[in-house]
Amino acid sequence: MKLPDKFEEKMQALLGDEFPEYLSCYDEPRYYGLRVNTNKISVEDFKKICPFEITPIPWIENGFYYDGDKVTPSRHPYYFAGLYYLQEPSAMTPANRLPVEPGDKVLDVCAAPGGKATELGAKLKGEGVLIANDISNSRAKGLLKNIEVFGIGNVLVLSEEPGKLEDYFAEYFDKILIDAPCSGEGMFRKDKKMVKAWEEHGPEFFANIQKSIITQAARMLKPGGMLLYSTCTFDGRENEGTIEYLLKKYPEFEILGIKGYEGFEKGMPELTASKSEEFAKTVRIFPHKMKGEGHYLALLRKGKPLPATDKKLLPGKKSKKKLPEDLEVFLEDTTWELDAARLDVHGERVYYMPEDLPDVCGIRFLRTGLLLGELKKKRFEPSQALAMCLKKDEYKKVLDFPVSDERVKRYLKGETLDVEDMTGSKEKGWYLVCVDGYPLGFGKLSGQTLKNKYLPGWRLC
Ligand SMILES: C[S@@+](CC[C@H](N)C(=O)[O-])C[C@H]1O[C@@H](n2cnc3c(N)ncnc32)[C@H](O)[C@@H]1O
Repeated sequence: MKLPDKFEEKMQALLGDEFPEYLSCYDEPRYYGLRVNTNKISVEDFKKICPFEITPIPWIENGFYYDGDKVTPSRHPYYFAGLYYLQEPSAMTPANRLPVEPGDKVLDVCAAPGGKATELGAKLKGEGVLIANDISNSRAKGLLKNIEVFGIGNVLVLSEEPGKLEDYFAEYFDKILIDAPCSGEGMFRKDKKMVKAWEEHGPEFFANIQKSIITQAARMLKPGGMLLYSTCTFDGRENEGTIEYLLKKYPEFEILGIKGYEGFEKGMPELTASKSEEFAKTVRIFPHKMKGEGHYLALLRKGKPLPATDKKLLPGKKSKKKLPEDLEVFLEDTTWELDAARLDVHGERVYYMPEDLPDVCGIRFLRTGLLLGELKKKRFEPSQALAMCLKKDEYKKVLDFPVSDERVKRYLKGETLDVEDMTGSKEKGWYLVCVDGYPLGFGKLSGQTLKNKYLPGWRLC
C-alpha cells in the first residue's frame, strides 16, 4: 500500500526503531470485530448461539474477532435483532473504558454512525439518558437506525454544532465521549479513501476543530464528571496536543489512568509543549503492538470526584395524567407501566421521553425519546423502535421462529407469512415476531396469515 511520503517521515520520527515493524502491518489483512449488545443478550448466551466462529478480543469483555473474508454477520437475523454491532476492534476501546453506569446522563458529541453510542446506550440499561449527536444530518440518520436496532429508548438523537448544545446542557452530563473527527491515520489499512482525505485536510485542520469541540464539551460536563476523548489517528497535535490545550484552558480537568492491556502504549509527553509525564496516562493503540488498527484515548475528570449518589429516580408520585385510551389497550398486552407525564404526542406520533431533561426546543433533532407508535383513528399502531425495545417476555402475543425457519428471512424481506402451524387458537392482533426469542419487529395476525409490519427502510434485500 502506498502511503504519503510526509506521513511515512512523520511516523518514522514518532516510532524510531519500531517503524519497519509498523510499516509491515500494511501488508497484513485488517481485523474484523463484533461487539455483543449486553442489553439484549449476555456474552455467555451469545457464545452459545453464535452461528460463526469468533475469538475473544482480549481487552474488551463483549468484543470478538471474526473472519470477515469468510462470513458476513451483517446479513444474519441476529444482526437484525440487534444482538451485536460490527466494529473495528480498537474502536471498541473508548466506549468500553468510559465508566458509564445506569442512571447517568451521557453525551456522545460526534456519534454517527453509532459504534460507540450503541455501547454507551447498552451500558445505561434503560436508565438515565443518552444524547447522541452528530453535526452531519445524513450520518445522524444511520446513527438513529443503529440506536433503534440496539433497543435504546432513553435517547435523544441530535444533529447540532456542539457549541449550540452548550446553551441547553451547561454542566448537565455525568459522562461525555468525544470520538473526534480526525485525520484518520489509524484507518488507512481499513479504508484506503482515508489516505486521500488526509492529503486534503491534514492534522492541523482537524486539531483546530478538536480544540473547539473539546472545550465546548468541557462546559457541558458536571463538576466531578468524566470525559473520554478519542481519535483514530497518530498525530500528536490531534491527540496529546488537544488534551494539553484543554488543560491549559480548564486546569480543573485531571487526566485519569485507563484500565490497561499489554498491547496498549503510553501517551507521548514528548509530543506536548509542557512534556508533562501526566500525558503518559493516556493510551495509544498501534497496529504493530496489538490486533487492532489505531487509536488514541484520554480519560479526564472535571474537578474532584463527587460522592456517589443513587441515580435511580424514586418511583415517587405517579402522575395523575391519563394515557390515551388506545395506547392503554395496547399496553395491556405488555408488562410495561408508563408514566403519562413522560408522553410527548406530536400529531399521531407518541414518544416516551427520558426523565429529567431540559427544554430542548430549538435544537435540530432526529429523535427525542422512544417512538412508541402512532395513534390512528380508534387504534394504536406500535412502532419498529418499540419492538426492538421490548423483550420477548414483556409482551403477551409472540411468534417465535427458530433461526433455521426460512420464514425468518422472508419476514425480514417484508413478506406476508403463513403461520398456520404456529397460531392454534391465537387471537388476532399485533404479534411480536422473534428469532430464537429475540424481537425483530411486529406483524398483524389475522386468521393464519401474518401481515408484515417490519419497517420498510430496514428490510433485507
Ligand atoms: C470519528 S467519527 C465518529 C464515529 C462514531 N463515534 C462511531 O463510533 O461510530 C467523527 C464524527 O464527527 C462528526 N463531526 C465532524 N465535525 C463535527 C463537529 N464540529 N461537531 C460534532 N460532530 C462532528 C462527523 O460527522 C463524524 O460522524
